[in-house]
Amino acid sequence: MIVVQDAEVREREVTLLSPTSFAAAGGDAVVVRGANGSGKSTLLRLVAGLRSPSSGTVSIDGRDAASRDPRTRRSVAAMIGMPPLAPDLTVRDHVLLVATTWSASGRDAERLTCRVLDELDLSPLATRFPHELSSGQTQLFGLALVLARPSDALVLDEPEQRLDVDRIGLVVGAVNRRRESGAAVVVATHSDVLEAGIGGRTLWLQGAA
Ligand SMILES: Nc1ncnc2c1ncn2[C@@H]1O[C@H](COP(=O)(O)OP(=O)(O)OP(=O)(O)O)[C@@H](O)[C@H]1O
Repeated sequence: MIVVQDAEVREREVTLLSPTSFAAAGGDAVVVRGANGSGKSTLLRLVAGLRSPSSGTVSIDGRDAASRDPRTRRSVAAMIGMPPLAPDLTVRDHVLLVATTWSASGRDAERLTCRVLDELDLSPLATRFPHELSSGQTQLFGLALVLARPSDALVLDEPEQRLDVDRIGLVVGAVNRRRESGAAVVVATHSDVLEAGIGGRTLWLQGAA
């Protein structure tokens, strides 16, 4: 259960996020929308535990979202920008590395890697190196790294970036499968297609007053 209660973020005199509240239980999806600069990424960074609010609270299953507690860190998977990549590891190597870190066995990790690559139509690119991907393929690769680990809370910042409509459909399918498996999902987007496909509640951010 993600609970955001009156969370506000300020840096010196600047308001990055006006006071915002929402809750999302397992199986829920919250689609965060708003103009450029309205605070969507800032809100997602709070939920992902990458920073703490200046005031208000953000919790996951009753624990501070920014807690270093391994139970909290295990429960949140977030794609907010691209993670650093190793130039000499293939797409499959990267996904398997993440899956192996979190899986109970090597066989489970192999199975999960195949499933994630298949669901994002990345299997034909599995032996490519990161620099051999197009920008849209790189975006899907970033998503694969997040889907190859467990998550009670799945946090995605504009996962539709650089994707064609068919690939946005793949993202919708992958997100909804995690939701059906019981994850709470928070997605920031500028895409009507993604919003309609996920079909959760929409939270509109108005930006600083
Ligand atoms: N480190 C910072 N210091 C001061 N202001 C910042 C900082 N980081 C972001 N901001 C400001 O905070 C506001 C919210 O930024 P944020 O990235 O959360 O918006 P967003 O809704 O995700 O925008 P976009 O749709 O363009 O991705 C913006 O006005 C931005 O300029």
